[in-house]
Amino acid sequence: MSRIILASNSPRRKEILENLGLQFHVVNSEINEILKENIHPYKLASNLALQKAENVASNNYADGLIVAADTIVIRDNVLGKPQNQQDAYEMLKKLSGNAHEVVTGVAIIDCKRNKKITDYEVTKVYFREISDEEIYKYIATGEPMDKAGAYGIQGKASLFIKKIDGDYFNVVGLPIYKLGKLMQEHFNYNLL
Ligand SMILES: Cc1cn([C@H]2C[C@H](O)[C@@H](COP(=O)(O)OP(=O)(O)OP(=O)(O)O)O2)c(=O)[nH]c1=O
Repeated sequence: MSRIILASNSPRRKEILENLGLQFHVVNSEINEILKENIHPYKLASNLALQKAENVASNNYADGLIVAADTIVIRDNVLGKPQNQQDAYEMLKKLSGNAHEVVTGVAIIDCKRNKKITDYEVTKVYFREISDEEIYKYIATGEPMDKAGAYGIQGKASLFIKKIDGDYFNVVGLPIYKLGKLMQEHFNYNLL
């Protein structure tokens, strides 16, 4: 069986895969994430995931099956990770009282066969209205700073989220249902 390599620095993605009881390696991907505005955001997330997978694949993992992902938030425009606290404030202000989409692009590369697959998953997330006071308090926890859209559904931002429509794990950074399906259909690899 091929070796699974998670091309990611995200502790959340690692944890989601670990929940399956899988054996896998983690290798950091080093790409410069540029959120281009001139391509469709779904395509952008898939492209960024592919860049991460390709970056790790260039290390010559003979029989590696490389998995990478990229998560962005879409509310009018694309929201990545906040650059600073002011940026986080503006993102959370935009999300307050509104619905938005969380898109995670996924890429898988089978190094042996040089086969590459990309896909994405979309989850709709509904925020209640959040007061400025709550936004400042939330930013002060430090939770928003390493997360797309400046929030973590799995953390304190759970207090702001009324409901979601779609895969919860997709919001946290890895659409595990979609990944399992792609692995089975394209690489004959059963994650169970
Ligand atoms: C919306 C949302 C995002 N996130 C996280 C998932 C991703 O880790 C991060 C988006 O940044 P990404 O660039 O997708 O990932 P990353 O830089 O953390 O890790 P790597 O590129 O090495 O794989 O935001 C949450 O943890 N919870 C949430 O609710």
